[in-house]
Amino acid sequence: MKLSLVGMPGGGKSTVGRLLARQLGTSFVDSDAEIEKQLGGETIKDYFARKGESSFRDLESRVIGELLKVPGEMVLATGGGAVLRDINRDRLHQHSTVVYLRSSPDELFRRLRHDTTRPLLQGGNPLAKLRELYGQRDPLYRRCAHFVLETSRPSVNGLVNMILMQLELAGLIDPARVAATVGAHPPAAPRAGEASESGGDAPYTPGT
Ligand SMILES: Nc1ncnc2c1ncn2[C@@H]1O[C@H](COP(=O)(O)OP(=O)(O)O)[C@@H](O)[C@H]1O
Ligand SMILES: O=C(O)C1=C[C@@H](OP(=O)(O)O)[C@@H](O)[C@H](O)C1
Ligand SMILES: [Mg+2]
Repeated sequence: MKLSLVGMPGGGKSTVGRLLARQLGTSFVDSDAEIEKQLGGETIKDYFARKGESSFRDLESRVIGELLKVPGEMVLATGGGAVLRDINRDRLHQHSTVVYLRSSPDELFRRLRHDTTRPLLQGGNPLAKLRELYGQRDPLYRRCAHFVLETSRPSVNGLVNMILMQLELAGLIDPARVAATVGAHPPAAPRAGEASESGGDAPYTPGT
């Protein structure tokens, strides 16, 4: 099964996705990290400044399309704006089980107030920007998702367990696999600085 995480910047897609993949013993891929790899190490922030958002969205669509074609299981953390394009929403919904990690703009602001890497939040009023983005995107995340999880209260480990249990209830993963992980001592959650790295504990080979 492929599982994709969508949601606002700061929603926990990269952090929860990495830990979830570790718990399931599957590959973890962060589309932002894959984009940066394909850019030869240039950061998304620098690419945004050099080429603009529309060019980034083209790249993002291509990379997400490629990743969804890679055979086998995978946990895919998308970037917060991946749902803006119809084609991405359609592909994600069709080729993976999509979980929307939903958080309020206030909570996102608390998590990201010191962040310097997210180009859309570097202006004068990041909280107002988060509210604006949330207003535009919340309906799109919902449209794309098979499951919606409220993330403001649970810890990262709690969210991983909630996702595993939802997947089990929906008959999408073997209960034995969940039993082996939920309740077991979880591996340490990645530190904030590790949140957008690619690669996981299982091997991953790019699609093209
Ligand atoms: N459920 C949570 N509770 C508390 N902090 C969280 C939670 N989810 C994510 N974080 C923190 O928020 C920050 C942004 O998380 P990240 O995984 O990079 O989000 P995204 O990839 O969705 O933009 C990180 O510092 C992460 O540790
Ligand atoms: O919200 C957005 O449009 C973006 C979110 C970022 O990913 P995260 O959601 O992981 O922060 C990254 O893709 C890029 O900076 C654009
Ligand atoms: Mg991320």
